[in-house]
Amino acid sequence: MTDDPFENMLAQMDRAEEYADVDHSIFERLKHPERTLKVTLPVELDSGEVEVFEGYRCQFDSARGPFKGGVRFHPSVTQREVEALAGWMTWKTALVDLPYGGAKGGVICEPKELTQNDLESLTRRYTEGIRRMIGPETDVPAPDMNTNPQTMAWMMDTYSMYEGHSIPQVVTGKPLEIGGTPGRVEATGRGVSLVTERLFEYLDRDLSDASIAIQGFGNVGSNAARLLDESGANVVATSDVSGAAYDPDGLDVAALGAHVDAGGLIEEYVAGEYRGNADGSSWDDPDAITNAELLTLDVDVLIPAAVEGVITADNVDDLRASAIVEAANGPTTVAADKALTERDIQVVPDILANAGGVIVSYLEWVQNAQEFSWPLETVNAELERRIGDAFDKTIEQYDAKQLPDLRTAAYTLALERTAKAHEYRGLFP
Ligand SMILES: NC(=O)C1=CN([C@@H]2O[C@H](COP(=O)(O)OP(=O)(O)OC[C@H]3O[C@@H](n4cnc5c(N)ncnc54)[C@H](OP(=O)(O)O)[C@@H]3O)[C@@H](O)[C@H]2O)C=CC1
Ligand SMILES: O=C(O)CCC(=O)C(=O)O
Repeated sequence: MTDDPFENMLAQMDRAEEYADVDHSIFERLKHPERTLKVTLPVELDSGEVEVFEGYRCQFDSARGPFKGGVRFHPSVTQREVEALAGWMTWKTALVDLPYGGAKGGVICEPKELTQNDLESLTRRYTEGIRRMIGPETDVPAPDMNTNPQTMAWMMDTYSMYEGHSIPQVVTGKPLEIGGTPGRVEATGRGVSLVTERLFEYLDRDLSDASIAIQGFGNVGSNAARLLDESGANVVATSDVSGAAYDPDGLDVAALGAHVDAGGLIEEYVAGEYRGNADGSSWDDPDAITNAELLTLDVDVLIPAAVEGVITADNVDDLRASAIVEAANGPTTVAADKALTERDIQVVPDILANAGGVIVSYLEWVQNAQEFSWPLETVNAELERRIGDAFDKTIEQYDAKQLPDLRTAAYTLALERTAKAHEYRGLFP
């Protein structure tokens, strides 16, 4: 089996094809991105050196509406990865029934080695590079790994400078002060938490007291951890690149959040080098484990919330979680997926589990178009309604068609909706 995320995305589509009511020629069309732009980004760094970065924006499919999807800054970004992520965005927006297509952007860089000025220069260069592709009605970027509201503010400002007036709607995930919506920062984690609650209801299991391991404690992982902790579940492990913290009695999620917000690493936290309060003491005393060990913990729910391709043929037999909720995009390879299906381990697929982010991005975009702002309660209620509806429709499809797993159910819905849009619009204009 392959490590290539794009091949993995295609294999996920292939698994769903036999159950999807989609004409084969349209299905074949859906395997190809509309376009990918590669940009060269020379940036003068604070150090005085000029470094030449490489970036991409892939627009995968626009049959259902403007392209939509985040921008990732990471050393392991590749064109194939960006294209896979753009494909997943297409299936995600279709599954949760947003009037969008799918896109994704990425820049190959190590943000930890860049200053704030470097990041601003790189973001502005990247935005300039892709600015003919993006726009409020054509392609609307948003945050993903290592990008955040500040990144979106620089993108919006750069785009607006070229257009000659402010265009907040060109990106979502902006700071509140320039047209962001309340609730977007935590939206993906909130969606993960809501979907986990729904899964437990469906399985007739009690989430309070369930043990949860979360790989990744960034935007998505930390917010999912906080909200699941608040709903009574027991978050027993989490990680960053430096390693994982494990406490079978439950981690102090708030303390861990304060430590990471203050710039601390998980390996420092487990070593007692606590940054979250003035006296430097740690609030709990977890064990240090590796990221690989976290994935195989005996827990009720495993939530991968970092990178793709972490649950593979090599470790799937060692997994002991009874359910998996995919907060990350593409964390499970198809080979592992088949093994999980055979073992009856329920997997809530990424295109459903992490759709809270793009749902609230859509709500931000709509507010910008209306030049009106909604309170947090309205945004959260609409998020819950939309992701809950997508969850219910996925379960209905899974039960009604006796499908092998939830991913196949989600893909058949998404592929059928996208194919229908192609049919109505005409495949061969
Ligand atoms: N942000 C969003 O709204 C959305 C994000 N997603 C997906 O969720 C996932 C996480 O995104 P997000 O939280 O925004 O990203 P962040 O950059 O905020 O956080 C990523 C987290 O994963 C950790 N991490 C990175 N690489 C590895 C690795 N190889 N092994 C273990 N941990 C690792 C990071 O550690 P460290 O800090 O040490 O680097 C960090 O804790 C991605 O797959 C993303 O595509 C999906 C939908 C929307
Ligand atoms: O909020 C968005 O528009 C997209 C977020 C994203 O990149 C994702 O869902 O993977």
